[in-house]
Amino acid sequence: MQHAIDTSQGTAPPPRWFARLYVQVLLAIAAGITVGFVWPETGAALQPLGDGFVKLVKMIIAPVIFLTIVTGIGGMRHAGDIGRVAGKAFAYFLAVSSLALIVGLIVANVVQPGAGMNIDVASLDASAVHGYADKAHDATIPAFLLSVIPTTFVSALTEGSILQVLLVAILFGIALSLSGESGTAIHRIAEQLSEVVFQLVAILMRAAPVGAFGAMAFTVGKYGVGALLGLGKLVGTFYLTSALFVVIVLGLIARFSGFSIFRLLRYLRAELLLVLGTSSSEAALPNLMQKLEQAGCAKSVVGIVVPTGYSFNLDGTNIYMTLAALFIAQATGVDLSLGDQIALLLVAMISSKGAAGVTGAGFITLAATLSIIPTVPVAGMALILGVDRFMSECRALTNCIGNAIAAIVVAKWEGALDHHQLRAALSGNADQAGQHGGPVFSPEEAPAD
Ligand SMILES: O=C(O)C[C@H](O)C(=O)O
Repeated sequence: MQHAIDTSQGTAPPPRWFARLYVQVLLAIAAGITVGFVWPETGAALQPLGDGFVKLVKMIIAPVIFLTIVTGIGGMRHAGDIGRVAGKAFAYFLAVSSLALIVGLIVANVVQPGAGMNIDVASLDASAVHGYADKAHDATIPAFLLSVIPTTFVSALTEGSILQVLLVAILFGIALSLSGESGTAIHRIAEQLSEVVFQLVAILMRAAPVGAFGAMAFTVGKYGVGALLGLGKLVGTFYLTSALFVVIVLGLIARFSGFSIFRLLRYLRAELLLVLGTSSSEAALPNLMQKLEQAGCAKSVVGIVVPTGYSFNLDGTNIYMTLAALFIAQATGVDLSLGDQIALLLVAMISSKGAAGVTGAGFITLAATLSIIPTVPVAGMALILGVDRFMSECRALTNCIGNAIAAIVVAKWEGALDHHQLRAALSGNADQAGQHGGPVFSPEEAPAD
């Protein structure tokens, strides 16, 4: 099935460097930083550009997930296959995202980013973080499970909850595969619709440089790089820990699965720059799903693993949760025993599930976690509010990379990974990759070595 522009004719001349989307996004990020730095007020006023782009992508996420799952499930022999893929995905999510929480905890104990700050909690403006905890998803497991069931079939597609879309898509896909001839006819229509929707994604991505420019100008203009100076140790520790997590933990997982993390990062460079620019991993979700398919992962696996991963496998958010919680404790002079830290870990393991890939989601999830455990003062979050947007970028990047790896690994476990296609895609051989369709954005986006 073709998703985007057909490259099979192969007659188009190679694109000029400035026509490549990742180059445009990179330049837009640099321009945004410059504007935000030199003219902070103008930069802050450019927020609607970034928000508008993220809204454009969010508007298309429900159809992308719905159609990917519905068309993907058609390729599965029976409903048990779905349960098995979901089971493997959850085993992976639990192991890796718990590891991310533990890594954040260990690093915070070793580096002690908040030590010696001696902040009096009473002196902090608690109203600045007031309300964040309430915005989080329901913290109890039954309430959370109930929230996954939409009010109506249609509201799942209109209300923007990824897990609700996933649920109705899986049920609809199963029903379709059991419906004989009419199911086959509708499946064919879904495939055609999917092509159109991905064509729409390609059109929307033309606005990505504008979105990345506006979002970056806003971040630097509103929060100022100066804010980073006081909390540089925390932000630096978070970036370094996340980078090491990606290279070492995810890198080893990739290595054992037979591919190089660096090649994958290169293959996904346009998506990652988009995530960096907008500080939202969801901004790249449709493209990520398509590119994973083009790299040889079965559509059904991508359709199940990536959207669930965006709620249950947020490695960057998890590293941030324990690291930031301990930072606040250290900065406000709260001594956390090993038991307190284990309690924090356990609560975070549950409360981090069902978070989202939108900017600020990690901050909200942390507020919800701290409001459950009495030891670390929620008011202490006022300390990190000013630099949170800078940490949001790193959370989003790590989350996105973590979900890409998860999809490839689960596809491999499932025997649903075309290794030849993966190798071809990661080595930049666009002709051998992409049996599932053309490149994500346009021919120029195919990685070239
Ligand atoms: O986008 C994400 O994945 C996370 C988000 O940016 C956040 O701020 O927590």
